[in-house]
Amino acid sequence: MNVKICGITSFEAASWAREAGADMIGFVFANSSRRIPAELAREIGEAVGPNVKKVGVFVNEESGVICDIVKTAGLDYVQLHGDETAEFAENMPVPVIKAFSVKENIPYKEMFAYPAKYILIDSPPARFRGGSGQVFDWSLLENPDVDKNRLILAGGLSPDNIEEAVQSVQPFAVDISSGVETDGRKDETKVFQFVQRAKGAN
Ligand SMILES: O=C(O)c1ccccc1NCC(=O)[C@H](O)[C@H](O)COP(=O)(O)O
Repeated sequence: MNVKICGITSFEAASWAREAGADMIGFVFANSSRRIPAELAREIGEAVGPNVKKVGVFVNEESGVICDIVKTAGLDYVQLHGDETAEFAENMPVPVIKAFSVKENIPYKEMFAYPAKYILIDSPPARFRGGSGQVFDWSLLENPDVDKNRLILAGGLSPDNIEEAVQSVQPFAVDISSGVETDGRKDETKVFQFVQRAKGAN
């Protein structure tokens, strides 16, 4: 199981993610309490090294701004978490993770036809477009049009529900932010528990 720890804002949180065995870390460049400058993301990314892939999260950002941040921060992927069109995604300088919010009667065929390497399915937005900590009904993903090889499951995951989530959904990767935090900051114990349980579950 691949694991992405999102909303990294500090060197220590990034090193916990790497030591725990996370495959990707996410930096938020959108309206959020977790937003950080591109220069800080670059320094954190360099400290973590090349084995952990760096993802930049954007919401309806201008293409030129994304391209600049990709270069400055040294990103491996962009995660488009807004209403970006397929054409917009096709012009990104690095592979794309496209985030969609879950809802009833989701047009999965259309969603998985989007030109992105991975499709991240998240809870509906709350205060910000992501990172709400709200879990959704995973049975909504029991659909033949869901391509599990490209699916990243997000939304309200935690060390307590990750084994059940992996066993029932069997996605390519899982993504977490709030569920490994205490009082709005990444928590070392929760990061380790989450990654170990995600990777141990089958
Ligand atoms: O995390 C944020 O603050 C955020 C803000 C705006 C857009 C996206 C954001 N996060 C994207 C993520 O990939 C989160 O990990 C994902 O939404 C799940 O969050 P959570 O439910 O807190 O685990």
